Amino acid sequence: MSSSQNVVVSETTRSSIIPKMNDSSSQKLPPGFISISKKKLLNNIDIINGGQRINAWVESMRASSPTHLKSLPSLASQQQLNSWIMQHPSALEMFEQIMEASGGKQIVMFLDYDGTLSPIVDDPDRAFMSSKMRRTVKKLAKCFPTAIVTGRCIDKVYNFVKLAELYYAGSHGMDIKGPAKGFSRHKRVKQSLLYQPASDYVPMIDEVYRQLLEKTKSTPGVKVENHKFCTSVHFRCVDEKKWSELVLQVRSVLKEYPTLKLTQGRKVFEIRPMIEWDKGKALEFLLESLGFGNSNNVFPIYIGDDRTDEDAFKVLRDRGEGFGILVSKFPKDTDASYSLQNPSEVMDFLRRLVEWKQMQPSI
Ligand SMILES: O=P(O)(O)OC[C@H]1O[C@H](O[C@H]2O[C@H](CO)[C@@H](O)[C@H](O)[C@H]2O)[C@H](O)[C@@H](O)[C@@H]1O
Repeated sequence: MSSSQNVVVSETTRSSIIPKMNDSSSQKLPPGFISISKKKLLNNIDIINGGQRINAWVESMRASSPTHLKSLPSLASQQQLNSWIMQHPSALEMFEQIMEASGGKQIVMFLDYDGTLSPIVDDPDRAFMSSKMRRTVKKLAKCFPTAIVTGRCIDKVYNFVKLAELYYAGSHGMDIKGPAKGFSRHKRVKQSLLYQPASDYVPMIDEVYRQLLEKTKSTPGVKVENHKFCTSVHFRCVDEKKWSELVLQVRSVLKEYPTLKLTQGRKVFEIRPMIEWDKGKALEFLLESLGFGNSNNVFPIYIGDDRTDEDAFKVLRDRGEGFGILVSKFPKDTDASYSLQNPSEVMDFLRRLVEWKQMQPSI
């Protein structure tokens, strides 16, 4: 196995496999590639060399799920939790202040799916959202433009959510669709809203998906998902003793695909095209499509639980508009401003938003 083909960016800087840059650094990158200077690389990377740094990978995999934070007493200490909550207060407790901050601007809602609208479960095919949550999101969409922003492909997430009136940004924002015909309440958006910035990658992703299936089939508990524009390798049900083997299997497939990057979610590897597009870009695209590209009369609220949601939190922080809410029971490094503990608290927050909207005088 070639070990010099790829470098792995440490998880704190979003783990990603990127093509090795020559010393001259004049390697021509295909359109859409992220250009990263060698200096920046050297500052951030963990070079996997002949499997030497596999342990670092396994550590990162271990930390990729909140359940494991229980076994890290220093991180999860009550003191740290208290100080984190001071910095990221509960969005429920701060509800009145949040609404006051919205100052009559148009609220636009962005909701991640797994871990936000549905609880995290072992089997990704059984991550159902409750009927109560569905009813709440339906009411929410009557009050505000509402989008689901997810790592899953649109078809899969739609099968869970089943609400035609929503915007959907699937495959980490690489597949964007507006509400189904007849459901759009926002005149400024074309009904046929559709954006797929990584459509050229679909055949490659399918190929990689098949290879990953084949390569990992000897690892019990692994699950590989095809999301059309990206693919996922789940290790939640893989014995920890097999994790290093799994890293090598995934790497051995990806070394042939330098135009793909690898990121980690909650007990999952996400393999995505190396284009400058993520949930944050999808959020910006949707705001623009809704007519708020150059307007400051908008108050976007993004709720998510995963590392991939950080791109969207950061966009909101940088724009100075609206804010992010991180769904987590544990302290995490985040660009979100507020927190909620679990999907049940998310539902309470959404319900309060609906009640608040219904109490506003209609103009
Ligand atoms: O962006 P999201 O909507 O949060 O999707 C991210 C990934 O979610 C799913 O995996 C996660 O949820 C599963 C079901 O609870 C859980 O088993 C898994 O460990 C989590 O990582 C989905 O299956 C992935 O494909 C998404 O990329």
